[in-house]
Amino acid sequence: MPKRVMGVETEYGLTTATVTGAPSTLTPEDAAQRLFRRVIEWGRSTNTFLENGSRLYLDVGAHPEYASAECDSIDDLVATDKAGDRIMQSMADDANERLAEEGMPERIHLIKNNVDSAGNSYGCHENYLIRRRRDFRARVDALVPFFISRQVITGAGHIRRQPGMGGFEISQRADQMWDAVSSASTRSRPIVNTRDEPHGDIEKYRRLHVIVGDTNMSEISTGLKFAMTEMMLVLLDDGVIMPDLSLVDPMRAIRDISRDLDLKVTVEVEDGRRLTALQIQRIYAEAAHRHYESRGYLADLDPTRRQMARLWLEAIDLLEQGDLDPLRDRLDWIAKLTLLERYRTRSGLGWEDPRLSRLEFAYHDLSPTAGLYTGMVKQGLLARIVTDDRVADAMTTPPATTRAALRGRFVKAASEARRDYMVDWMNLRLLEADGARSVILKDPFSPVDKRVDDLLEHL
Ligand SMILES: Nc1ncnc2c1ncn2[C@@H]1O[C@H](COP(=O)(O)OP(=O)(O)OP(=O)(O)O)[C@@H](O)[C@H]1O
Ligand SMILES: [Mg+2]
Repeated sequence: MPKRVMGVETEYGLTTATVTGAPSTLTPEDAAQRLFRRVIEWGRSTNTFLENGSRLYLDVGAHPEYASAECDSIDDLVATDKAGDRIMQSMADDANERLAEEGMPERIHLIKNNVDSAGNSYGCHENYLIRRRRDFRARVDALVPFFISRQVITGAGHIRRQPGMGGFEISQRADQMWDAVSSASTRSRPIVNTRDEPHGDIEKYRRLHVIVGDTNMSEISTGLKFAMTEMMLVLLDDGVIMPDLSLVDPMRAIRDISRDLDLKVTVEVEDGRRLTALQIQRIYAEAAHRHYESRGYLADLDPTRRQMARLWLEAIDLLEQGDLDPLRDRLDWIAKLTLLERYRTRSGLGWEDPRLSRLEFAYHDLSPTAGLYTGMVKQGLLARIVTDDRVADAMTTPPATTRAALRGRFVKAASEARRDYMVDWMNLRLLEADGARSVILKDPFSPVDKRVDDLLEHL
């Protein structure tokens, strides 16, 4: 099966709480500056590439972002994503030590989710390299029903707090999406952003920038999200005719599906049918499996991709039977629903109770002491794809099989040599008194390059 480059961008929520219980006086901007203190010292900016090949970034708002290095396997992707959490948390630990030293009662918490307590939303974007084709737009449009319905498997779960309409729903992002496909990501919050910026050879490639996904905590949910989507993109790259399931009203469908925990609600297809999200997923999953079978790709898959391909079908079967229990150690929304439902029935609280919201945020809190997801992993309540050692390694080591390996080597060597340099996804630039030496890395698949070896000789 052809290789594919993928990356995940995560924006984190930043909150502060005091150890005394008094209201916090630290503004979000203050907290963000404190969080990035070491990064600014190291990279002289809040926008920097790390030796693991990934990008750390603080935009004008106060949502720090980590954009993973290019990965060509689900294992690398999950390890690099989790490494990002640990890098961010180590920055928070450092900031919190300082706050304690200064005698301030505030502590910074990083929340890896999509909606803060004031209702502001932030994203988790998936990036997939695909082949450039003239019918790109039409073929991406054909994937919209897949993206609308995949939440029943990959959603992170969410408490909706609208007055009179409160309750648990499947996706955090469903209420934030306005247009099905668009070329501007912040204005219209589309499902897929079609801005043409491939970070690679523009003649050959495009980068599909998926906006609609929830931020996942569960490694299996993350793995499934990327593996399922990759299977659909193989159909797209191979020019397979996609099932036509165009929805009459995609934005209504995404909300209706998110709100129906019984997974029975149907959405209207343009040909007049009404289908459930699971029926839509089954049509896509079976089409993908058939294509993989016919091309011999299934036999080719690495163990994690194979496991995810199987789990896609298995999850559809279980969910259709209403049998959520076997999935509660794997899928975020079910793990979270189980946790919250248990607490809710024990304490007799309604979904709008702020105690349940606090519990929901705690699931996404990266702190090793306050974080519920982290605690559940420690207790063996959530299945994993990678080990702690692999994640620790990914904090400083880039994926070995993509362009990220070259970037990581360069960043490490140049910063150790205390040289001035500039880096982005495609460029490595060593700044010298008489100008700059640059290498453009057009091939995202290639971890070796003689020009980079030469550049490193100059350090
Ligand atoms: N050729 C490529 N194909 C697919 N993904 C890529 C490619 N090159 C880089 N990526 C991934 O794309 C993501 C880019 O992240 P970045 O935050 O810089 O996104 P952006 O869309 O360019 O910018 P911004 O967030 O500033 O709008 C990273 O996760 C990276 O690994
Ligand atoms: Mg980004």
